[in-house]
Formats: sequence, structure tokens, C-alpha cells
Amino acid sequence: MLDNSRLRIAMQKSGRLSEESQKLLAQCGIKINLQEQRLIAFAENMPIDILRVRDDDIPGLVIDGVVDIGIIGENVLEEEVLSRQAEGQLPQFKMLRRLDFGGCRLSIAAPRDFDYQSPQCLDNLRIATTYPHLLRRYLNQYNVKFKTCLLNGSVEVAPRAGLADVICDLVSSGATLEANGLREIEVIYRSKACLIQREGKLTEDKQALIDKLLTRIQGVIQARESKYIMLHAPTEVLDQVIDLLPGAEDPTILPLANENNRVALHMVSSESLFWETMEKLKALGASSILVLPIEKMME
Ligand SMILES: Nc1ncnc2c1ncn2[C@@H]1O[C@H](COP(=O)(O)OP(=O)(O)OP(=O)(O)O)[C@@H](O)[C@H]1O
Ligand SMILES: O=P(O)(O)OC[C@H]1O[C@H](OP(=O)(O)OP(=O)(O)O)[C@H](O)[C@@H]1O
Ligand SMILES: [Mg+2]
Repeated sequence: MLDNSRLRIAMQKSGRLSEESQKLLAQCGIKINLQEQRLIAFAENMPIDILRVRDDDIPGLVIDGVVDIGIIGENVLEEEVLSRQAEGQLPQFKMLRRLDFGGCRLSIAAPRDFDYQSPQCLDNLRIATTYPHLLRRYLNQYNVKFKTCLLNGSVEVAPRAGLADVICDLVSSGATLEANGLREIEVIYRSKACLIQREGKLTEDKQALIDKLLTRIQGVIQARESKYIMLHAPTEVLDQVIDLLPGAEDPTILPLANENNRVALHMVSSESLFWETMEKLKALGASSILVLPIEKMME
């Protein structure tokens, strides 16, 4: 029996979002004992239960208030919202933040030899997709009428199998389209994973825990996007060195033990250093240039 005082988080059990979702929660300090087959996992060190489900179920679980928060692709979330609106409901939830994984786009793709000029070329065709509402919203803008072939998987084989003329499916590297003789012709939605919360007031303790998690998530994501840079440089070229470094308004400058004309410079950069920049720094006389990953950050 689930304990209502514990925060319930829904995440994908197995698929494109599961590994990154697990990693994010672990980096936020949540200790979870994930046994492969278990639907529910309990955190050992915080009052948190993790529900591991099919990603399609996550928006509904949050909107219906069965779980408190969920990690889900914006594509699946938006499709669920549109689908519920089409049934006359007013689905409610709070968008807490976008995450830094699960990036993909929902695109219309056609057989390579399809002569495509504009959305009008799709008029009256049959389109295979898992996302009929997102597709309809897009094609309505162009007054294009179409027939759907609803498929929950293997959408990319539909044209070859004679089930549809074109498809509307998720694309990341484009390898799946390529392997199936298809060409991307329209991007209709760009998606990333996001964190959502159910509508309505939570207990003070639960809300405080969510706020704490959000601060930690911010720290984890910011750290992943940042690098710690250290180098030694001649004092006389310090200004030129700083000009080469992205976001180096406030570097730390430290004296070196046995050198009067050189200093150490330390800084956090929001970008990594490119090899070209490192070569320019070296040409200026910089040495011992180190670019280090950052594990956690709190400002
Ligand atoms: N190629 C990709 N690269 C990055 N993110 C992706 C990619 N494909 C899908 N995603 C994102 O990950 C989510 C889950 O994709 P996945 O393919 O694991 O779903 P699924 O097969 O429907 O899984 P489930 O069994 O949970 O229903 C997608 O809704 C999308 O937000
Ligand atoms: O452009 P690509 O990099 O090839 O990625 C796109 C593919 O990735 C997803 O499926 P996934 O591989 O997760 O498998 P699934 O069909 O079992 O969901 C998506 O549904 C596409 O088929
Ligand atoms: Mg799914």
C-alpha cells in the first residue's frame, strides 16, 4: 500500500528517458533501490516513491493527481493534453522545468522519391503516426485534410507495408528514417524531457521537498553545462588570456609559489574550451591548461 505522505514521482520504466531520469534523481541525492521488475521503488533516504511506468501513462497520472510529479517528453505530454481537450476536458498541471535530455523532433517523413513541395502535397493522404493530435494541429494551419493510421510502434515501416503514404514520427539522429528509405520533409514539434507537477496544493512537506529537488536539479544541469578551467599565464598577457575565455568576467587570479611573472587563473565557464582556444592560449604563453568537469553547483 502506498503511503500518501511520501512524494510520488513517475518516470519511464524502460526506454529512451529511463536511464537519464534515473541518473538525474541519483545525482540529486535520492538513493533508490531499483529492482528491474518492480513497478514501485522506494527511496531509502528521502520520503519518495518512484513509479516506473510506460511513458504514455505519465501525463495522465500527473493530470489525474495519482502521482505528484513526473518526468516526461513534451511530445507525449502535449499529445495527451490535446487528446483530453478534444474530449472536452480541461487538463491541468504545472510545468516545473525543461530538462537537458530526451531531445528529439516530431517530423513528417516521406519515401525518398516522394515529390514534396509544401504541406498541400499531403492533402488526402494517409499518415501513420502515434501523435494524431499534434499532427492535426499542425496540418490544420494549412487546411490540409488527411487520414490517420494509428500505430504505437514501428511507424517507420508503414509506407513500405502499404499501411500509409507518409509517416509522422520522432527523429533524433535520422538513422531510423534513413534505414527505412524515408526523408524528413517537415518538423512539426521540437521536444525535450520535462518535469511536471500535479495541479492543486500539496502538503507543506511535499512542496518543500519538490522545491529542494528543483534547486538540486538546477545545480546538476548547470554543472553538466559548465567546466572548471585552470591555467598558468604570464602576468603581462593576462588581459588577452581573459579575452579568449568564454564568460571570464570574474576569474580568480592566484600567485605562483616560485614565479613572479606568472599567475594561476581559475574560472567556471559555461562552455567547454575548444582545442583552437587552447592553442591560442598556449601561443600567448599560457601553460598547464586544465579543463575539468564539475559535479555539482550551488550559487
Ligand atoms: N531517438 C530519440 N532520441 C532522444 N529522445 C527520444 C528519441 N526517441 C524518443 N525520444 C523521447 O523519449 C520518449 C520515450 O521514447 P521511447 O522510444 O522509449 O518510447 P516508447 O517506446 O513509447 O516507450 P514506452 O514503452 O515507455 O511506452 C519519447 O516520447 C521522446 O520524448
Ligand atoms: O532518428 P533516430 O536517432 O533513429 O531516432 C528515432 C527513433 O527513436 C525512437 O524509437 P526507439 O529507438 O526509442 O524505439 P521504439 O520504436 O521501440 O520506441 C523513435 O520512435 C524513432 O523510431
Ligand atoms: Mg510509449
